[in-house]
Formats: sequence, C-alpha cells, structure tokens
Amino acid sequence: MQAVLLGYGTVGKGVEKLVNTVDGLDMKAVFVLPEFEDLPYFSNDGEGLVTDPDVDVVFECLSGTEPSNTLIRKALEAGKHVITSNKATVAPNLEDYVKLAEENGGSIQIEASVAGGIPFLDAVLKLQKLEDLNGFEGIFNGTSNYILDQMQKEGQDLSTALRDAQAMGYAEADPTNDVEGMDVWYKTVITNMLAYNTKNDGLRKPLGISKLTPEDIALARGENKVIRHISRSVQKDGRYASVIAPAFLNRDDYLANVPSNYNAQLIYADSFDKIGLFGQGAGQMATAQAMLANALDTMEGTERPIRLDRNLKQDDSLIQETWLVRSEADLSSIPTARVKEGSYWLIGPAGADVIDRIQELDPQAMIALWR
Ligand SMILES: NC(=O)C1=CN([C@@H]2O[C@H](COP(=O)(O)OP(=O)(O)OC[C@H]3O[C@@H](n4cnc5c(N)ncnc54)[C@H](OP(=O)(O)O)[C@@H]3O)[C@@H](O)[C@H]2O)C=CC1
Ligand SMILES: N[C@@H](CC=O)C(=O)O
Repeated sequence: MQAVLLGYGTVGKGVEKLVNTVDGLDMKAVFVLPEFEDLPYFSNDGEGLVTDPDVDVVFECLSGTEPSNTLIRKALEAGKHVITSNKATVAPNLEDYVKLAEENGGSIQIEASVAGGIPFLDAVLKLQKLEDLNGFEGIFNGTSNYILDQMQKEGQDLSTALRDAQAMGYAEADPTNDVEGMDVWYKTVITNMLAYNTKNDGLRKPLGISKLTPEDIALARGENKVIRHISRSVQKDGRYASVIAPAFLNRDDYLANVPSNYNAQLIYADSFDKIGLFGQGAGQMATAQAMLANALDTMEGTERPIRLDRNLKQDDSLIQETWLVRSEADLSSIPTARVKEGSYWLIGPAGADVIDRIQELDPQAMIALWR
C-alpha cells in the first residue's frame, strides 16, 4: 500500500520511521508547509497528495484544525483510509468523517487521538460491542501529568515543568490546550461518542491545572493525597455526563500512582466491573506506534467500525462528587458547602453543574474533585 503523511513534526517524523519498517507499506510523500529541497517526496500540495489515485492510506498528524479538516474530508471523499492523531479536528467532525468513509468506501481510524500509545479506543470499541458501558475515567494528558508529578515530587513550578514537557515532545503546539484542559476535552468528546455510540451532544468546559498553587500542593501532602488531572464520564439509562478537573486522590487510588507523562484509564461495565489500561499517553514513538497499529488493521482488513447512531443527552446530575474549592468568596449560599480550613471549602456530594454556581460567585476559584 502507498501512504502519504500530513504533518512533519514530532509525531509525523515518528510515523515516517515506523512506516519504513513495515513490509508492504511505502511512504510516497510528505505534506509540509515550507518548500523542502527534496521534491517530490516533500510537497506543498496537500490536496493533490490526498486525492492521488495511487495513494491508499493518509496519515494525518498536523497541528490545528486547518488545513487538517479540509484534507481529511478530501481524502475520505476520495475513498482513502485516513489515520489521524489530531483530536482537535476529530472531536467536532467525527460524525461527518464516519459518514464520508461509509459513503466512499474508505475508513477513519483515530486510535492515536486519545491516550497516545495506549490502545484505549481499541479497548472501548471492542468492549462496547456486547453491552452498554457504564463509563470511564482516567488521566488523558501526558503533559499535565508530567507537570503535576514534577510539582509534587520535585517542587518544580508549573512553567519550568511545562518547558521540560515541551522539550520531550509531549505538549501541544499551543500548550494552553494541555494546562487548561482543552486537550482532554477533545479526547473526552471522542471517547464519549465511541463508548456510547452517540452523536456529540457537546460537553461542559474543562477545569485545567493552571489554578493550582504550592498552597494546594501543601494541602494535598498534609492530607496524604496526590493531585492528578482526570476526566470522568458516566452513562446511565441513555444519558451521560462528563467532568474534567484536577482531583485530590488518596494515595492508594489507581490514578494517584501514574507517574511522569504516563496516562491510565479505567473502563466500567456490568459484566467485567472495571478494566484498567496504563502507558505512554504522549511522545513521538508511542503515538506513531498507535497510528501504525491502525495502518496494520487497514492492511489486514480488520479496522474496528465506529457507530454513532444514538442520540444520548447530557445530564450533569449523574456526576455526584465532593468538590474542593479554594476561594476568597462566600460560598455558603451553595447547598452542602462548608468551610474546610482557611479559604478552602468542601461542597457536596453535588452534581457537575455546581461548577457553574461556584464560578458565578468566584470566577477565579480553584475547583477540584476531592476523593
Ligand atoms: N506529541 C504528542 O505526543 C501527540 C500529539 N498528538 C496530536 O498529533 C498532532 C501532531 O502533534 P505533534 O507532532 O506533536 O505536533 P508538531 O507541532 O510537532 O507538528 C505539527 C506539524 O504540523 C505542521 N503543520 C501545521 N500547520 C500546517 C500547514 N498549514 N501546512 C503544513 N504543515 C502544517 C507543522 O509544520 P511547521 O512546523 O512547519 O509549522 C508541524 O510539522 C497534533 O494534532 C497533536 O494534537 C496526538 C497524540 C500525542
Ligand atoms: N499534548 C498531549 C499529547 C497527546 O495527546 C499530551 O500531553 O497528552
């Protein structure tokens, strides 16, 4: 099979290396922004590459949503097998991509877009075939996990740890997406769709890690807890809810023990209770490996189909948690709010919509799950 590569950054270069190790798969050309010397292997004609009749597989690992969205659509319209790591493009467009793939005889595979090198979506797609999943939760951003680990173990500040994560190829081109939680928001939108076979009903905005201070880290340490950034999703009776937030976890919690840039997930269903995954959620070769695993499925004709034929609606009340809030505002008008110590409040059990009420009273509040 002949392949083309869109995006020649951290992930793209890893994909190129691995394609060269697979018999029967050849990299024909690479789409790049500036003109490179080595034409026609490097090309600026993205549309020409993805509609080339000799090309079967399109690896898409561009940053940003354009031209990636346009090129993925053109490739699918031309009946290609598209493999992408670009969650910012996949999250809002997946329904269209699945439809275009069905209409034109190609396919869309997105393993690397969520949890990097971990076959998490593969597990989700496999497990939801037999029964409705009750939910999932996990650590989905390697950069945030690396930063939190460094802040708690080494006393580093956020910006120094972020610079290291960037140097190691974990961070997004715009790292705000990592620290403010948008990267996990895209991944959660995608996972909800695959886990529950549902069209996208939107998702409440994430809480990132940027509001955490040394004071919060000292509080966690004093309470024998570890701070991690998690996404939790629950499905019940055709409704679902998600929350993305920092979490103060007991030290024996599965997710509290995930170090460095690693990710980990738990998937829940009645028959197996829970299944856990752990691995590299970011980084060049881990992510490239996930894209090549998709390519091998294409070559063997064993791609997992994506079905999005249900219309589940969100219901914030499904997420009942205790929330830790650091705020100088008076939060006593919120039912179940009580002062923990100093400017810290505990609220709950309360649904995820309590976040809106807290933010109305204090837009600067640090809000986290307290377990
Ligand atoms: N890094 C990781 O660990 C993971 C990344 N991802 C996703 O994979 C994708 C790639 O990530 P990563 O490799 O880290 O990002 P990089 O920023 O390293 O690479 C992105 C590449 O896209 C190119 N690009 C952007 N816009 C254009 C354009 N208009 N025309 C041509 N090329 C363009 C950039 O070119 P130039 O440099 O010339 O601007 C760069 O080579 C992203 O969508 C990311 O979210 C997913 C999982 C893990
Ligand atoms: N920036 C992301 C890369 C993988 O999706 C992360 O840090 O997890």
